[in-house]
Amino acid sequence: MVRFKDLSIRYKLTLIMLLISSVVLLLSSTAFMVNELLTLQATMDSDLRTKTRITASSAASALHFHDAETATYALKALEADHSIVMAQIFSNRQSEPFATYVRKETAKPALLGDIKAHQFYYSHAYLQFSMPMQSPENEHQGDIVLLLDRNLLYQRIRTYVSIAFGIVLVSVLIAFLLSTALQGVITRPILSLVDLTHRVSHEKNYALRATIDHHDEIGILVNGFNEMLQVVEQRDEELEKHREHLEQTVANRTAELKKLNLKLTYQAYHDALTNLPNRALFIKRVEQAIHHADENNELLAVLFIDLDRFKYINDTLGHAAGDRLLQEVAQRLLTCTNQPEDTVARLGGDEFTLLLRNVREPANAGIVAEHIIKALTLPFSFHEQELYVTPSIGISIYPKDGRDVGSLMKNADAGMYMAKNQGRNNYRFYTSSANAASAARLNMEHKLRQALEFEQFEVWYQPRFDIRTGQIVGAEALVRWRSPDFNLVPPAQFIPLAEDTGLIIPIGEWVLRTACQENMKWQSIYPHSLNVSVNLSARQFVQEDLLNSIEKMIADLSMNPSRLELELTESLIMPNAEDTIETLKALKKLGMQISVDDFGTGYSSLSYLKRFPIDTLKIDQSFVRDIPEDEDDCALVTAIIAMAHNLKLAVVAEGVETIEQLHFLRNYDCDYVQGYLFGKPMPAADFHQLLKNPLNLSEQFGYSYCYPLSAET
Ligand SMILES: Nc1nc2c(ncn2[C@@H]2O[C@H](COP(=O)(O)O[C@H]3[C@@H](O)[C@H](n4cnc5c(=O)[nH]c(N)nc54)O[C@@H]3COP(=O)(O)O)[C@@H](O)[C@H]2O)c(=O)[nH]1
Repeated sequence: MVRFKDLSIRYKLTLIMLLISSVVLLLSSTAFMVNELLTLQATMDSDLRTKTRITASSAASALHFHDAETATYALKALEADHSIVMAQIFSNRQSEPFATYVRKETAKPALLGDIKAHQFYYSHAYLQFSMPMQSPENEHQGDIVLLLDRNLLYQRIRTYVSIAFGIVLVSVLIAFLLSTALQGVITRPILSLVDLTHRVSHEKNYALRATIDHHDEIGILVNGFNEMLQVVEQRDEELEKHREHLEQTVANRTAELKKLNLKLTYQAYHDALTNLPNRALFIKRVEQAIHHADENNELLAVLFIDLDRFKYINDTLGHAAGDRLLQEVAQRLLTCTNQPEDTVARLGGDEFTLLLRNVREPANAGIVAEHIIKALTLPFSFHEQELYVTPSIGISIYPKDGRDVGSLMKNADAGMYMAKNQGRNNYRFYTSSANAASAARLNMEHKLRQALEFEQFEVWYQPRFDIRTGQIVGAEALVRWRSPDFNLVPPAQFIPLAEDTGLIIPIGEWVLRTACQENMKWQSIYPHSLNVSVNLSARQFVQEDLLNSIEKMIADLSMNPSRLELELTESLIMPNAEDTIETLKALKKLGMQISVDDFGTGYSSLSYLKRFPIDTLKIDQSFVRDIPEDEDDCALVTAIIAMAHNLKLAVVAEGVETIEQLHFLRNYDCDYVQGYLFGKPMPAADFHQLLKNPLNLSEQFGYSYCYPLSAET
């Protein structure tokens, strides 16, 4: 069953109007009828009273004279009035009615109640009224009663009801027709609004508007609807703009993400410093190459390149120089392969790799290695300085030296260590012994760490003499490793590895402290001042807390700092001269001596030499070795001595092995000598003995002023 609230507005309006009109008409008709009936009843009452009075008056004399016939006749006059059903006159003198009139064809009805003056009685069918009848003398002589038929009233009611019903019907009909015709005025704009709503929601066209031809509530509604559409349209436009903006942003972000992704992928597979493929990409390329080589029966070569002394350059010149050098090396390596399918990669640090595809014979890989060595031979320039770096290259061949990336790289690495062990700046093909060499290096590193832990290092001392007085003036401290496995290991065999691994820092510190402690013992044995000179490696020299640790050590030992001489090689101090000057000044400030070791082997700038706060130049033994035979060496040695003296520097000649060398150096005014001629590096105990029993050099070398030295001299 359809509920009222579910009906359309049209039907609701029609029903409401019908209901209202019906209710109104019914109420008004009912009110009207009630009013009419009450009026009619009052009229009937009044009419009956009038008729009763008139009849009573016309029959009064008949009653007075007791003339029943006349009285009856008087009553009969009521015949003309069809509403009077019965009329009776009662005389005081008798109980029976004095005269009676009953309408024809009507059964005589019974009276409705006792006869009481001016009293109305009502029954469904009749209305009774009675009044007293007076004699001419105004004496009560009897009563008259009239009975009125109320049918007339009912007829009227029926007529009214019929009319009212008819009016209601007609009215409802008219109301229905009118409401049907007029409800369109209300529903049409609403329906068109509904229609518009559907269009808007289907077409999503918020520019549509409802036409307004009403100024009533519907007009307000339409207006409100249009305003709402306008707001929605504006929102929609804003949303559209926002959406477009968002789409643009998303498109931009997506493009950025793609770029970033490409960049990240690139970064994941490339070395940031050199832009060369990194280890991950190199491994991939080798894997692909192996796959291809398998299918096409080809040879591959993997070259493992390590730069000799790179760490040293990095430490002395700083990371900027190191980075620049690596970039330049990368560029030069790229020129060494002319096949586009070959790969040059940087694994990290100073390690580079090369993948050569479709190698016809292993020797071709050797040719590429030679190109690399040649390409790196030319100096690298950094801030107007020329830097030299050499490579050690190991080569492994697929499939001979390994069938997977790991083996090929490991074996090329082993070949590289072989190249390093065999003098650097060369290349070696992998052989089974290369693995042993690589393992040996690892083993050596392990043992070196143990040596530090178990204090297997010793400091040996090589005496230094004043060439004029023949007096011993000090000693150079030289480290030795007394290994339980390798016996006494000379520094040349472990210092390079210690430098590569950074172990040189703790080893160097230990040597420095031990040498200083030893120097303090010498003072109690030997009456003259003795210096101890200690070699400082590049990595020690660039340590941030170098100054602090030396200062602390001197303070701890309460040592006279002027007894300590630090030996720095020419190639250590020159490349980064400005920074070096500052560090040297600070060291000088602490009170120690500074000497330049291996002088003549590096690339000294004389202007810097002048500015360095140094005390001594040590002529490298390579120049001393061939004097006085080699004229060039003689010229160099004499020039160095002259220059040093001009710069107010002392000169030490090292590696003096012959009396001729000694004579030459003495003739050219060299200040100090050191070499096997006077004494090889020796353990501390032996050096103590030497200090206690100095050699008689006057006998040995013909110098009257030399040994033996006495406390007095
Ligand atoms: N950073 C550190 N370096 C050190 C330390 N101890 C040594 N070294 C360096 O190791 C290099 C080799 O030293 P060593 O094997 O001790 O050789 C020294 C001398 O034995 C040798 N020498 C001395 N006189 C002669 C000689 O007449 N003939 C000859 N053939 N060799 C001789 O020369 C080496 C000393 O050289 P130098 O240091 O340049 O004075 C060596 O380079 C040491 O620097 C250390 O504790 N720390």
